[in-house]
Amino acid sequence: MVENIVYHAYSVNQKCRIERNGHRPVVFWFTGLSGSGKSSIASGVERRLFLKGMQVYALDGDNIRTGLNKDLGFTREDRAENLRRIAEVAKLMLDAGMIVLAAFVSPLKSDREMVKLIIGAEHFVEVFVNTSLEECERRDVKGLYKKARLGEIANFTGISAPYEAPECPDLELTEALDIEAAIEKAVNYITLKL
Ligand SMILES: Nc1ncnc2c1ncn2[C@@H]1O[C@H](COP(=O)(O)OS(=O)(=O)O)[C@@H](OP(=O)(O)O)[C@H]1O
Ligand SMILES: Nc1ncnc2c1ncn2[C@@H]1O[C@H](COP(=O)(O)OP(=O)(O)O)[C@@H](O)[C@H]1O
Repeated sequence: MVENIVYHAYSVNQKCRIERNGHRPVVFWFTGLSGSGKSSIASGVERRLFLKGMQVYALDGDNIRTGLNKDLGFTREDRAENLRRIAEVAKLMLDAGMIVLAAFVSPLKSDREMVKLIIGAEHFVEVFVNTSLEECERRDVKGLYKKARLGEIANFTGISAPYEAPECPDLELTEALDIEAAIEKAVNYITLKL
């Protein structure tokens, strides 16, 4: 319900924040299968940008699905609501002048389009962490693929729920790159964007 809500224009605006931070705000949205490397890469990028003095913050399942979205699971509807709320959080952080690194499976094209619409296309960069299902399953960092194959986890992305790969991502990081090379490629791209 957004009736009777009147927007208040605060005097510390985006221009002031850009001047103080020395960079534009932007959201880098990492999508890919579980175990593809989203968190590892986003974490390395965050450290590199932080050390350069930038205002940067990584959002991922650890700080979202255990807090704000702990009421949500992995049905199609719950994932859409998970990603909608995250996009709204990212938008607030963007408004606060930050570089946001969002690392979520975000498996459906329609949900990623919704996220882009909420955040605003001009502030949104889609990063596809393109690691094959075979490689993610081989890594099986959390043992979830094994459980999913045994039927112990429902709606598991890549096994019993779909992953729709981006057709035209702004940046693609393939498994041919090792972690350091992927971080380097992302940092170079981001630095050029700002
Ligand atoms: N059913 C199912 N499908 C996919 N992933 C599952 C599932 N159940 C739990 N997990 C763990 O939750 C992490 C994915 O959460 P996300 O919020 O990124 O998912 S989504 O964007 O809403 O689809 C994901 O974390 P990452 O491995 O970091 O991607 C998994 O560890
Ligand atoms: N080239 C690579 N890029 C990213 N992660 C890699 C790569 N090679 C191996 N890994 C390993 O794969 C795992 C990826 O896990 P994680 O970053 O949690 O992925 P996600 O957040 O997509 O679930 C980590 O254990 C990481 O060390």
